[in-house]
Amino acid sequence: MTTSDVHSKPTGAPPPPPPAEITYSGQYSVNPLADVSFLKMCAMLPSVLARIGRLSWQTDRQAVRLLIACQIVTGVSAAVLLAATARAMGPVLAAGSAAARLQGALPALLVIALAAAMNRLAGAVATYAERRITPLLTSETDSTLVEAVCRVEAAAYAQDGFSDRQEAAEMGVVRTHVMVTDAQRFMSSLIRLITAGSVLSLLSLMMLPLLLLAVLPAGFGAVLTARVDYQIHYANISDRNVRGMMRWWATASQYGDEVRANSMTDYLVYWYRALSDRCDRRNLAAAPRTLRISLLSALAGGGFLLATWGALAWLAVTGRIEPAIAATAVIAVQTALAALSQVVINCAAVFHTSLYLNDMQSFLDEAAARAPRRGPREVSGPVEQIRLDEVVYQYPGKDKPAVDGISLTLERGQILAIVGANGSGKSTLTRLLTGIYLPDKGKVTWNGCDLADTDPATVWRLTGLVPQDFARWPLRVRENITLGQPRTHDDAPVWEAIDAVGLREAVEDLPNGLDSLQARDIWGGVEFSGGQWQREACARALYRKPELLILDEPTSQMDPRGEHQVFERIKAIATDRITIMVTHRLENTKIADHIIVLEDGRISEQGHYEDLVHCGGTFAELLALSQDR
Ligand SMILES: Nc1ncnc2c1ncn2[C@@H]1O[C@H](COP(=O)(O)OP(=O)(O)OP(=O)(O)O)[C@@H](O)[C@H]1O
Repeated sequence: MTTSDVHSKPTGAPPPPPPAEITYSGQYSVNPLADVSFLKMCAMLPSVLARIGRLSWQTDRQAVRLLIACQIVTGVSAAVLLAATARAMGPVLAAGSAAARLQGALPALLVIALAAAMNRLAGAVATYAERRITPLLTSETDSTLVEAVCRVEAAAYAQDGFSDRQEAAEMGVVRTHVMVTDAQRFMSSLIRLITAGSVLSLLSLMMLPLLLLAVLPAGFGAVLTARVDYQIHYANISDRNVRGMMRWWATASQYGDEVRANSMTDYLVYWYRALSDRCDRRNLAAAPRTLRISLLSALAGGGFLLATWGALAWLAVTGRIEPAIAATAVIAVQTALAALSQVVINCAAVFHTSLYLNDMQSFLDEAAARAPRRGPREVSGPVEQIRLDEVVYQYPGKDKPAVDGISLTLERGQILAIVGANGSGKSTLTRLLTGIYLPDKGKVTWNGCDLADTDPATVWRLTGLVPQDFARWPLRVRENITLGQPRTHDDAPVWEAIDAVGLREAVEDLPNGLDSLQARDIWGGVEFSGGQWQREACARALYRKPELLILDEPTSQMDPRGEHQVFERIKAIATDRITIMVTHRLENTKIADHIIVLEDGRISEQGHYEDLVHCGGTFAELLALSQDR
């Protein structure tokens, strides 16, 4: 992936730099449709319809049966309607009084009315069946996508294009809202078309090919237009993805203070508009192409349509068909034309949907391929030892490893502190220790089990992590503490964790105590301060009573009282677990049994606090700097 800035010419004050344009190399740089022919695109339709049918069947079999029954009724009633029309035309066009002619046509007219009523009824029931399928199908597809993303190896997030593929897949979810309707409409118009076409070919064989020729150009045009739309959609994926992220950051209330007090609003709005403009420009650039396609297809279709009507008139005028048959043929042509244009419109819609469904499916396949497959071994407590042997990890696209050949042994009861400059690899090391990432070289073992061969769920069941950027879950206080390990029937352990971080008073002050919803943007929601949120994140990790407790800058937002309390607690419970603390506040490492100092992904110094303070190395230097005020 590459990014480039496009600068406009300066006029007076320098203009703000526009957002970087993202272009991909490799597999994602190629639009999957670029080399697909029109015929191949049409040939994709049956498999798409089959896929929609399969998904619908899995969702609600009864509704699918109902839909099929409605299609059959639609077809039969359309055939009956046309046949009865032909029968009614004889008496209607015969000589005699209007009353007599009407009386002669009455039985056929009653059949027409009945067939029309059945047709409407089938339409209404089909809509009901669709409405039973679509919400469930959409929710299921949406949940499948969310689950797939939640379950991939964390390393996948760092892969170029992964998040854009996810954005493209989201469109597949959006299209599931309409895909059953489109497919249903396509099938019923196809059935109407086949019926009207069959009746017409019975009346005059010559009419059918002409009719087909009249509508085929429109079909051709609709599919080509869908292809152009998809090309634009494909070109806009990255910009839309970034714009979607920026929209959230710019409008989320928790960043509102920063946005306002740092006068970021103008630039953010400019930035957002610049991305929208870029998407719009691509859309506008495609407009002449779609106009050309529409005009040419309308011209060709119109020519053939004129020929159809001309042929019908010629047949009637030259007496080759009777007036009653000619009148029925007019109705059959009208019916077939209406059905054909519906077939074309819905065929293009189904085709369009298939493109997005393909994106979704390929993302789901990719996510499934990236789901952890590490082997069947299981780790269980107590965890006596965690070892790293010559562990190396390099992020995709980086030219040097973030962790570079680290070996370490941690024993139960030990507190390890990891320190080092920004970017020295501390957080990456904790990800390797917990098996969130697997090393490129070397191995990490828990009680002798190599994490590369171990079911990660069994490892994470024994882990408690307070990350640097912890989430502020919009849940109740109770769930915010028990999330990941819910024990909802007994609040005593929840209060124990709350007490451990000194948060009881704050929780008791909330209008509904543990039941208070921590989502300030939702009506009735409450909000903690930054430090209180951090105490809660620590309480969440302590509540798990983990075998491995990792705290990455756990007290950075806490007041001294809170910080002291948390460290006292960590010391008090340390004997039953392995504890790792990542921190820039070097004074806090006094509680550690062992400290490692990282530089460029390697251990540059290690030992106890007193040893490192006096050995004149990086630790001593950093400590001196932190005290130099
Ligand atoms: N998701 C990621 N994708 C690509 N590179 C990453 C990613 N996360 C970290 N890095 C890179 O890996 C290196 C180590 O980062 P890491 O977050 O482990 O450092 P750290 O010591 O925890 O830093 P800090 O003290 O700032 O938290 C850095 O060069 C960083 O740019």
